[in-house]
Amino acid sequence: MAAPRLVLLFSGKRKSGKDYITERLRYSLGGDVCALLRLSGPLKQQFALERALDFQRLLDTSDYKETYRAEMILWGEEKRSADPGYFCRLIVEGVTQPVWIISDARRRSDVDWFLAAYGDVLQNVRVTASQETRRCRGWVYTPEVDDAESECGLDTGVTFDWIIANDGDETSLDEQLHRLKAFILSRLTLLV
Ligand SMILES: Nc1ncnc2c1ncn2[C@@H]1O[C@H](COP(=O)(O)OP(=O)(O)OP(=O)(O)O)[C@@H](O)[C@H]1O
Ligand SMILES: C[C@@](O)(CCOP(=O)(O)O)CC(=O)O
Repeated sequence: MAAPRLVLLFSGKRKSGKDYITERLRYSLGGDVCALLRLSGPLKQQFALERALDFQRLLDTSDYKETYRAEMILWGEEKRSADPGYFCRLIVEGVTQPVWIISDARRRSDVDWFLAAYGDVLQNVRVTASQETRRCRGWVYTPEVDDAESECGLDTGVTFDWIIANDGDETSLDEQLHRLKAFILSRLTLLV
């Protein structure tokens, strides 16, 4: 497996826009340069298989996914408590692009695993949005989800290299993504 030149580990609350922003970045960098990886991908796949659910519908921004979120969190936590790096190892298997974007770190164990494995090339990126903005995107406060580690595990104790404010100001978002992309390209150029 080729070692990545840069690993961007994204986190953020529900409906802050992690998928939206990481997809934009991947599109802008191109699929040859950038791999977009989701910790929740293998989790949802295995959960869907065990419960005979629709995997594709667990992937999008749907009420279907939200119906099963609390159960998926518990299911994933069982796997992680047996092996904290379980989903991390699965998603990086066989990836060949030089830039990796992980769209959904949620727990200290996710950050610690990537720090231990790729600390020299790791950038921690936090996506933020106000509760009002998140509500407009469909967020509804849900006990046992929004007060659980899945949502709050990285609220404190992590130093973020980048904070992307995604509150609906397109010009500001463009500028922030432009700066992040320039940094990514500078890292690639430096290491050629
Ligand atoms: N800057 C933006 N402009 C327009 N739409 C946006 C923007 N940011 C997010 N959205 C939209 O808001 C919704 C939620 O965003 P997204 O799915 O990226 O959030 P998320 O943080 O990945 O959420 P979850 O953790 O619930 O999966 C999506 O429909 C997305 O297209
Ligand atoms: C079950 C879980 O992976 C769902 C994540 O879904 P999404 O990233 O919000 O699409 C959250 C978690 O692992 O705690």
